[in-house]
Amino acid sequence: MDVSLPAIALSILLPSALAIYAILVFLYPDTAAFSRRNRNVPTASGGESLLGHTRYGGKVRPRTYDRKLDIAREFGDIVRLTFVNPTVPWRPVEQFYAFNVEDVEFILRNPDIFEKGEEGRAVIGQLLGEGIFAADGHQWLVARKTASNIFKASLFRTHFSADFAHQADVLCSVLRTAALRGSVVDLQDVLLRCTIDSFARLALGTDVGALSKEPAFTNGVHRIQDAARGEEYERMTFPDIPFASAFDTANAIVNKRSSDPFWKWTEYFSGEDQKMLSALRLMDDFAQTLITKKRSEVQASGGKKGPGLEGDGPLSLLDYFLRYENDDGSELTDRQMRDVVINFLIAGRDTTAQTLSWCFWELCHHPEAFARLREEAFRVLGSRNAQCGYDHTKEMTWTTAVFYETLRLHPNVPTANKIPAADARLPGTNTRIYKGDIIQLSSYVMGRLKKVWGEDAEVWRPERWLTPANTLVRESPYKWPVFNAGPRVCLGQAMATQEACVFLSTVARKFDVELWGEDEPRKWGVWHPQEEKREGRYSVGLTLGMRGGLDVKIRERA
Ligand code: HEM
Repeated sequence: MDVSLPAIALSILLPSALAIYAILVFLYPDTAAFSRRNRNVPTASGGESLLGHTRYGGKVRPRTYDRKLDIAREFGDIVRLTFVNPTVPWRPVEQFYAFNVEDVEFILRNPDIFEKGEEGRAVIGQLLGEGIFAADGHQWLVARKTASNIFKASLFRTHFSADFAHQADVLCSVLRTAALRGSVVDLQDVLLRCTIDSFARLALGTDVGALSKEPAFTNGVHRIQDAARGEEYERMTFPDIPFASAFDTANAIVNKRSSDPFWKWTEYFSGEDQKMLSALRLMDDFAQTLITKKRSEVQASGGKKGPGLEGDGPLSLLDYFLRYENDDGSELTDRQMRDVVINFLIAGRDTTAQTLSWCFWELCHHPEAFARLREEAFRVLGSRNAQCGYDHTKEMTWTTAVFYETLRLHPNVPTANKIPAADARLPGTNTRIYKGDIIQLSSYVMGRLKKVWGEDAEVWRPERWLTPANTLVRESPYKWPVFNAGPRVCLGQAMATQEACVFLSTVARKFDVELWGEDEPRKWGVWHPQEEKREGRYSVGLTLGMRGGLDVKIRERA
């Protein structure tokens, strides 16, 4: 009988391939092929055979943090997810969600073992470069030491206080216009503009002009014919800030990468790689303009770094970094300075503004807490127009409790990945971790676990932060890692708390705030006609913003 070679090959190869496939499916029913098989850690539900959780991130994205919470409730302190590795398919990526306080403490106390890692930098490096957020080891230490200079206590009292008070005044002027016109205003947008203006002045010595008291600026009011709502209303709008829009675009793209191991290809085929490049170009140009200006100031003063500033007032972050030299004695390059600018603008802008937005959202849902905050502001500050200084904010324990409680339920950095640089054992769950695994911590999940916070864990209750003597409760930062903890604890924690107290106490004394349009589907990851069944009021990004913003109506108080 004459049997051709391809037919023989087919008759042998096809069954063999099918047999191998069947064995692999049997061995890896819910994990990526070739995952380690005896890790003594439960595997999260939602995994597919041979693919593991590779397609899972995209599916649960609109309620991603709540899905992590479901997983924590179902599987406990530690759970594993596996992903196909696009570059080395026979070595899948294994990720562990770690929710045990003791494990979290061990991880955060040892940033030299639990690094940001090369994999992390591959995802965020295009945006953050070699700046403090992405750096490890010596590079991180240097960035941290230099940056620490602007967070000295003496600056909080004087320089920061004056700037926040000025910015709160600009904020009130804009809110007053909105109140007079009866316009809807996106408070999150306004707060983002406040924090970028303030932080750019304090840290970079420049004015971005994102918000202004000028009448022409606040005249941006548009009548909106809203077919869906069947009504017409006025919305207050503001000029675009190209840097901020570019950052938002880059942030959104970078964040999608964390749930897509094939992001390079996805971006290539969707054209998002080009969108990313043009956003980066715009941000780089913004940073370069600042750097060139600062360098020419230095030159004009005969090479003295921080011209006219030393002795006359505090130095900006850029001045400090211009003074810094690399190990070989060379000055920081423009590229290094660019990374400083971008990293700190990101840290200073989104975090505080978004948390303040969540504070107002919670306060609107809890009028009695809002009234107590207003009462505290009048008691500490005396009058409606008195400026709120640093020492005042230290007396505002209820306002601080509101800020902390809001961060507990809406932590601005909801998850963080760490990559072990060496094998280790997590002490709380006795879990063996291998070099190259990914450990994900989640303040969002920990903040809502009954095991960590008690039966009322999901209830927003600022009282939990106050002692009977009305002082602030000092919680372990490992139970509440919203500002990170250990050697890499947030450098801006005190600054953000001070800024929040100034803005909250100033707005509360002058205005009533009412939520508007909360029932719009675009504001929810999962929308449902019944309010209690809606989920994902947040946007999914590097930081926890409010999806669709925070629309409010303002009424000025007498
Ligand atoms: C509500 C406000 C804020 C929250 C919730 C917050 C939270 C955090 C978190 C969780 C980290 C660790 C991030 C990571 O390693 O992945 C961090 C780091 C950092 N934050 Fe904040 N932050 C806030 C405001 C600020 C502000 C206003 C600044 C001012 C510049 C700032 C500066 C920094 C810096 C420089 C780091 C890096 C520290 C290091 O790696 O050594 N943060 N912050």
